[in-house]
Amino acid sequence: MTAPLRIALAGLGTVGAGVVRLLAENHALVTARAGRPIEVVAVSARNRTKDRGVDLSAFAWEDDMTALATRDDVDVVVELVGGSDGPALTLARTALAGGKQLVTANKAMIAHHGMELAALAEQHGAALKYEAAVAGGIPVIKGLGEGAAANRIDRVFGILNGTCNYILSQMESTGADFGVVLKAAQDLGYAEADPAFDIEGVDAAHKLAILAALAFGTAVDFAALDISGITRIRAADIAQADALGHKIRLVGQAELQADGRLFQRVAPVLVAKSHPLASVDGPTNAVVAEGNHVGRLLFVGRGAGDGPTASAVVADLIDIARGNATPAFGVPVGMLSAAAPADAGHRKARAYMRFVVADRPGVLAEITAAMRDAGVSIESLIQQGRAEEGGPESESVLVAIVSHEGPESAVSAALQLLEGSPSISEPPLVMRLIG
Ligand SMILES: NC(=O)c1ccc[n+]([C@@H]2O[C@H](COP(=O)([O-])OP(=O)(O)OC[C@H]3O[C@@H](n4cnc5c(N)ncnc54)[C@H](O)[C@@H]3O)[C@@H](O)[C@H]2O)c1
Ligand SMILES: N[C@@H](CCO)C(=O)O
Ligand code: NA
Repeated sequence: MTAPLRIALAGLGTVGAGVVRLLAENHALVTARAGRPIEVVAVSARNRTKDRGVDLSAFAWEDDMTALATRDDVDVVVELVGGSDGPALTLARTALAGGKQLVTANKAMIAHHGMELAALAEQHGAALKYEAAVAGGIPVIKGLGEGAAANRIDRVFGILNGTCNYILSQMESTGADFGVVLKAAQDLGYAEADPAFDIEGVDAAHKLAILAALAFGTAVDFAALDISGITRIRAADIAQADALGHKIRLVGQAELQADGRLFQRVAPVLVAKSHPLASVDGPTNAVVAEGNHVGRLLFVGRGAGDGPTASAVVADLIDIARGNATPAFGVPVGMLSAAAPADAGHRKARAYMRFVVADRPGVLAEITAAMRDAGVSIESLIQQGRAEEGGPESESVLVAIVSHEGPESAVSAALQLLEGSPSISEPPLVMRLIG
């Protein structure tokens, strides 16, 4: 048996403890598949004495996690701390600069600093692996970076945040309140340390930016992403979507357009119930990629939680133990091309627009006039009755409009015409339909 692969774990939370558990439970098969044992040598986290339900007694403890990266008895640093900057980034830079391999579940760090870290890895002959960072347990980084490597991929989209998908599908099936379901997602270990990253769409955007780079061979461009989350979705929107034969899902979409520009957006959309993404419930994620020879690929599985995420982390470790050397983004960093961001205005879609309006005559006429003037053709219009009877908005009603397919710029123009209208009490919620 060859020498063990010696690893250090930074972070012993949901994912870190999950990795310790998996390595203990599946020791024999992981050793067989890796060709050598994978041994935890040292660990670090905030609190040394906390009971995490796993036995850490055989591992050295470092109070300063960066010290893990300079230990002579460590081959691979596994970063499971989180945060785009701060100690996680310092650890990653120190490890790679010292020629140690790095495995991370940290999508925020890869979305913001992935190119720098990949360059550092190349320079020092180290591996940078991040399967757990995108869609948790789904082997989508391996699937696109290796399995589909022979294809030109122009489009990738999917459900990339387990917390949001759990919230939306629970609200849909149980009618539960947003806040209650978010708390449950946190208790189940799905949410980020700051759940605003989940519900505001940022976490899905981190993952989409990484997927786009890997799929298209373009430089990671998180700053260019158009991001909206799910915080404004009400039970009434879910009911309306249902009546229209759709479900609401937070979907990330990236496309390398024919003009060479890169479209990247994370937003809640109405998905037709017949669409494969509509049946993706709970913390499940799904990624669709279209290759020019393989056709449409669909990856589905658990996107969050200790077991699925640990599964992806350990898969990366097995890869390293086997000596697989794949560039972090499929090609050397210097070959990743810069793509200008797309202007979404010309993109065509049906749109769901929901207004909260004052309950008085003439309001509907004002909205429909703006649609007419901006060239938005209305397919259906539903006045949904009083918003929260007796609540602070009891004088308002919800109005939902679905447009025929048309350019996004026309919808934006209609909403601009309505801006500042005293009849409309909050900014309209717009969601595109995908079918
Ligand atoms: N939970 C999931 O389902 C999941 C899935 C995929 C990826 N991730 C990613 O994995 C990483 C870890 O997530 P988690 O859910 O295990 O988080 P967690 O909050 O449960 O655990 C974080 C761990 O890091 C330690 N830590 C945090 N800041 C520290 C600091 N400044 N110094 C020392 N230790 C520090 C904490 O003590 C804790 O042990 C994050 O990057 C997250 O985005 C999580
Ligand atoms: N908070 C993330 C964890 C997995 O990356 C999610 O809910 O998808
Ligand atoms: Na993954």
